[in-house]
Amino acid sequence: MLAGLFGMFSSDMAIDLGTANTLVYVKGRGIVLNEPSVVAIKEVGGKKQVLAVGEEAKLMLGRTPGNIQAIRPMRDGVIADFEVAEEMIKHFIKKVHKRASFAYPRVVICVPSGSTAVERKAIKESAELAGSRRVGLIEEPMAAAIGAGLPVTEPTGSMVVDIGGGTTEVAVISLGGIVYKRSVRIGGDKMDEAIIAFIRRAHNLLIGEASAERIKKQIGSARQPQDGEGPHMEIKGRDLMNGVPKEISVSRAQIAEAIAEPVSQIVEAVKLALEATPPELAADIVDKGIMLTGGGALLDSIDVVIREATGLPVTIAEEPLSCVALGTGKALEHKSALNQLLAEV
Ligand SMILES: Nc1ncnc2c1ncn2[C@@H]1O[C@H](COP(=O)(O)OP(=O)(O)OP(=O)(O)O)[C@@H](O)[C@H]1O
Repeated sequence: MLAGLFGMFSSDMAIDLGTANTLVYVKGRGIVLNEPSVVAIKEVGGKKQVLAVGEEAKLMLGRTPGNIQAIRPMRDGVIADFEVAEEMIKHFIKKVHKRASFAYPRVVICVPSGSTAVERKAIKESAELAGSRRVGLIEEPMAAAIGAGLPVTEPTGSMVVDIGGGTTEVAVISLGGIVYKRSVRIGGDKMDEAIIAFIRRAHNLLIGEASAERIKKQIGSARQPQDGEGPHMEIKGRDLMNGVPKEISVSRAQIAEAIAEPVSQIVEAVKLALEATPPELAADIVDKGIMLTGGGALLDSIDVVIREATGLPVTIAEEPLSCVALGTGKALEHKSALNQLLAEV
């Protein structure tokens, strides 16, 4: 009863708890928060203290002194550090609800379709401990498809490929249900790791995660440039030979080569999904093509590479980074649709 009373003061919300970014959608208001999934923790006398969360904490990544740690609690699309994840969810819920003491919202959270029952339970418990009244889960590709405006409830097959930081989710959806799904733990993070490894190997230079991500966004590409080496970028790091800071120049051609492996694994996942799609739905996909969502959809030429590998039309969603949050939010607005979707998780 008490929870119900508190519920009157709260607004229901949808959370896209991503490996890279967390987005919060509040019923009737839309997306109200979009911050990196990073928490900075300070150790004081053996006790952990939250120093910063989100944008502020991301700036600290790789730049912290001994007693401070900037942590990404989500790895590969699931919670890697429960305690810190809970703090992060708590912080974001509080930030959204100005009157935190009255906030007992009903929360819907997206989970990767490949997450195990144990991982789903952990996410649910973290949100409950963070102060949610009732927690529902929705599968990420379904949310992404709704957010991208695909006709998920119609008797026609729609294919969505959500390329996130930790996972790539491929799903075929029809009549409000997921007919086929495939989740691989390959995404933007693996590309960043590949860039770090390449620069270390080829230039003896050590760079951090944040620099690798910047390089990927600025000059990364899913295929070799058509005209020579493509654009260049200056990057700074630590020389492994003599330990001093150094600056080098890398080209799009080099970065495309560095991330070729994770890109081909994403393409492979799409091809395997197509092979496993029932014929009637496959026929629908031939007509309508594939919808790309998630931040990875913004990688230069990823649509071209998937189009060439499958021979199908490929569309990039309008707001790839917000699709999952928008879709979860839309489901939250339509309670009957939500109940149907939640029942499947
Ligand atoms: N312009 C860009 N080019 C290439 N990659 C990008 C671009 N913009 C964002 N990304 C990458 O997209 C990823 C984040 O995407 P998104 O926010 O959809 O993932 P997430 O929801 O946090 O992760 P997951 O779905 O795995 O939990 C990061 O790896 C980021 O580097």
